Amino acid sequence: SKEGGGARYKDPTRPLNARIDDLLGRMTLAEKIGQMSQIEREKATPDVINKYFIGSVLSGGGSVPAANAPPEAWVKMVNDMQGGALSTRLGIPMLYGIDAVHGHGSVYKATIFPHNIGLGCTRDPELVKRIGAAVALEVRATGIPYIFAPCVAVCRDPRWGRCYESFSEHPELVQNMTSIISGFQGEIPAGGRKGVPFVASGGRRNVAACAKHYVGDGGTAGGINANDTVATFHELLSLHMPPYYNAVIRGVATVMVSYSSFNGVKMHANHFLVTDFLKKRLRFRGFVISDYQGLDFITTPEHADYLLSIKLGILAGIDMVMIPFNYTEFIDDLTLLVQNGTIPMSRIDDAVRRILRVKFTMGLFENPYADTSLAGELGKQEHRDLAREAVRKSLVLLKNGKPGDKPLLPLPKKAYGGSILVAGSHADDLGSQCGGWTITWQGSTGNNNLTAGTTILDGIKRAIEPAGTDVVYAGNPDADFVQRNKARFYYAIVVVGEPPYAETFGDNSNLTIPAPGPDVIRNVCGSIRCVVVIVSGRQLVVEPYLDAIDALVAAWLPGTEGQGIADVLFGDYGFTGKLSRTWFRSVEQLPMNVGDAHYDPLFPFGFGLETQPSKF
Ligand SMILES: O=[N+]([O-])c1ccc(O[C@@H]2O[C@@H](CO)[C@H](O)[C@H](S[C@@H]3O[C@H](CO)[C@@H](O)[C@H](O)[C@H]3O)[C@@H]2O)cc1
Repeated sequence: SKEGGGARYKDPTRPLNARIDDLLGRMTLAEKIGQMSQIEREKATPDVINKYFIGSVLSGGGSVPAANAPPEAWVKMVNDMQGGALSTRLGIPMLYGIDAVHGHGSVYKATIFPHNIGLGCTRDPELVKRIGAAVALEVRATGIPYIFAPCVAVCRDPRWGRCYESFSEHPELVQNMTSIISGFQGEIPAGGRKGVPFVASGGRRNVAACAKHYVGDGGTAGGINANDTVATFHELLSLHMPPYYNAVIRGVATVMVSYSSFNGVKMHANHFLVTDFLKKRLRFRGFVISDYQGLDFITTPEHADYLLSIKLGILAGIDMVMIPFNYTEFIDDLTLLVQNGTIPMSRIDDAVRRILRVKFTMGLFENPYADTSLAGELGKQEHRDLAREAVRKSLVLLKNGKPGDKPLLPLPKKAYGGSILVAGSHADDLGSQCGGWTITWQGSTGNNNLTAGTTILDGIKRAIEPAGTDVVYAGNPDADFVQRNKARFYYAIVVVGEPPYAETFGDNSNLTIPAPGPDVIRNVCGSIRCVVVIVSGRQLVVEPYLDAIDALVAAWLPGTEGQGIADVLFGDYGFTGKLSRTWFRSVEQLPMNVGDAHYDPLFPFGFGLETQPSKF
């Protein structure tokens, strides 16, 4: 029977804690454990959600209702699942989560913003907050109220495959960029309580956020993904913990635990850091969520002893488990561990209390269903313009003219009867300029129907063809092509870089520019004045080519609004970006970060040449 009826917890005028206490007091163990369970979209039928009292569903990387699904299809999917949750005895709404780590990346035609490494180079917390607000609208356009962002990792080694998800190697810069949380969730009202979960629930134009991955994910040995962060407690607190202070003060609703370990102890089993430090010392009042199969990976091999994994993870202080597939096994095992006294009910109640606090605070009980009223926010031109501004401000100018030469940038839009050459694979590749976590988990190369956006080449053409300049594109010009044609080219723009990747697939110990990039640089820049634009998730080896290059620009992973690069190359805007990371000379130096006793970079943290907008 539906006891929820006129119960106090359903009354939004009652105090938050009274609602939580009333509801918690009515819940069976099965209902409590259901709230702690997050399952994958493909398992989440309304019947499963109803039968197991499932509290949360996620889309893992690339998990979509259909290829190129429009907002309406997402809204329908989420609402159907919600119907399953609301038809349970107590009618507790389920919370749908997704990775929106550089815009609503899984969704076709969403605006894709620069990845965090580029946002760090803008040095503009206000811009990044505006990006958060725009992303929240695009996520809500699809009926989703919760995102697994921002990643507040302090990446200390660019060999890490996730370094592009980190705003910087410098904890203070990452702290400043936590302004994105206030964009996602809304700003805590003046006089409002700091340090407690806050999601502006009024207009339903905000989303609950998730600071990840707690803690030290960016400090693993050799930058190996999900590996061991060996450091003193003082180093952990001074390098990797600071962004969590800011996230908690800004009212972040959730924190996700890292796959990595701290001095050999898996973070997913780390009671001292999750409970004693985050929950007690920092007084974090939202809920702690595991990473995807994070409990399974407590043991080696993973899932070798799931009962042990659950015991260690839940006792460490994890409140919600991103299972995501074997939910019956998880529910049965956790039930057993509570019934045999291994896990006290007080721990379960703490977890559920935190989950309910977030759901009540964000207004999910009052507004459990999505609607399509915000569908027009997805990929809205205003958001694309904001992304284009972010691209402009993220670019870092590392060289501008050879010694004794006048600066090459800004480039003239007129080629005075000649042509300009655009070369390199990454000039005309929307997928590569977006990087990982785009439509699919790993992202993909190419343009074909990936999503809606503007390649760097498109942007260049739009900028200078109206001035009568002829643009020639050659993805991989050989020396013969260049020799035969060099006289006709006034200058060349060479765009090279990395293919898309995510996580372990991006772990890389040599960090060389992938072939045929170096050959394109040598072939073109050896004969024609050139600016090289590097599209990558991190710094790469460039010193061997530097003398041959007239100008060098780091563009990182700019996303769908590639015309932001032409805006600055041709002087509509000046270069203002500053390195968010040290640019090494060789990988033998790594890890090497600003503040290190021995610091011999090719370009130091904070470096970036500037240009003035040109009038013509
Ligand atoms: O411990 N380990 O070595 C390990 C290695 C690979 C794993 O494999 C796993 O399989 C992938 C299958 O899709 C998952 O995406 C996750 S990634 C995960 O997904 C979340 C939800 O999308 C994001 O919010 C997180 O930020 C991200 O870290 C992981 O890589 C799992 C564990």
